[in-house]
Amino acid sequence: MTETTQDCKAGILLINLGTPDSPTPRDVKRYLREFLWDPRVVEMPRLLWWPILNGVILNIRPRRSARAYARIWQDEGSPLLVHTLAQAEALQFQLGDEIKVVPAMRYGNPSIRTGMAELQAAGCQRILVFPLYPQYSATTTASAFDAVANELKHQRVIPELRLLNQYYSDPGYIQALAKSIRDYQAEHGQPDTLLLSYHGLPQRYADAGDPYPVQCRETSHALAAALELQEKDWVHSYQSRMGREPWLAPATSDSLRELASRGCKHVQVACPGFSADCLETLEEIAMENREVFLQAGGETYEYIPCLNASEAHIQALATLARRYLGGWL
Ligand SMILES: C=CC1=C(C)c2cc3[nH]c(cc4nc(cc5[nH]c(cc1n2)c(C)c5CCC(=O)O)C(CCC(=O)O)=C4C)c(C)c3C=C
Ligand SMILES: [Fe+2]
Ligand SMILES: [Fe+2]
Repeated sequence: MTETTQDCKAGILLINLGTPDSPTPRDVKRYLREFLWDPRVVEMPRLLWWPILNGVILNIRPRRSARAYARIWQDEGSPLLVHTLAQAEALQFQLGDEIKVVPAMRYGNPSIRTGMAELQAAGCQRILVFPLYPQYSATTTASAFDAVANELKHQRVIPELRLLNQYYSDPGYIQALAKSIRDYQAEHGQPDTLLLSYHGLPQRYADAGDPYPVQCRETSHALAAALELQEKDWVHSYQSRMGREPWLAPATSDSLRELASRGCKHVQVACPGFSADCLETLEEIAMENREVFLQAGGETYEYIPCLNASEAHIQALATLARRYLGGWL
């Protein structure tokens, strides 16, 4: 057992995906190696995947991805890390000293190992594992839990654990999303179409039972209802495709081309599945897909930022956390 320095009633390990330490090909390669070797992320026999990953992907992708990271990197570091640290700090403030909130990344730093060690060193015998993924997927939520379990497997006495599996239908989360879109539109005006873009995954995973796309669709419908939108006012799509096999459809870039070809001139894009801005939103959506839409004949393309550490988001996360900590405090 780790020696305790102070007692907390419960700890929260606030997890997001992870990001490289710097936007250099070397650090991006190290990050991608850890990420893409996770069998939850790439479901392929290891003997087949090892030569593809090490012989092809890790020789090409790090340089390309490093260029993309360099476009969005902030003075304080990777946006995903900057936002996750701000979220943890704001949540800690909301929840008070009885509960210790520690941020961690599934891949890279700060690691789940150091996060768990910090919570246990503070005397937390009860830990809520809180992945910041509103929609459950085995590729993200289950993988985060694997990493926590992996840290405990050599301990004789393990803490009590709870996992917050998903919160896509939580009213606080839906209202926070609706507010961020309403606030954005109050400043920038109404678009012809609101596009709701989610990170994709291989269709094969959904066919095998991953509930992710069902939860994404339900999120979009709940958000459209909260915004009092009609069917014609919004579309739903999936981004970030990688590899050759079919991924969830429609692809965001296809939807943007299709919208432009149908005469939509002004689109606003939001990414409700991302709790924080990151490479996939700031580069792929706010930059790359802008070009797709404008080249296809669109005129105005606007990206609505993620919830990040906004007040409504932190309130929603704090309410969720208190509910999941029920009986422990
Ligand atoms: C097989 C590959 C991938 C699957 C499946 C996948 C699922 C998945 N990912 C997120 C959230 C994020 N992904 C991010 C980056 C990213 N994703 C993949 C691949 C898969 N993701 C790669 C290779 C990368 C790295 C960047 C690149 O080289 O293109 C990020 C951003 C990280 C950052 O540093 O900013 C997030 C967040 C979800 C929610 C998800 C399934 C539901
Ligand atoms: Fe991803
Ligand atoms: Fe991407």
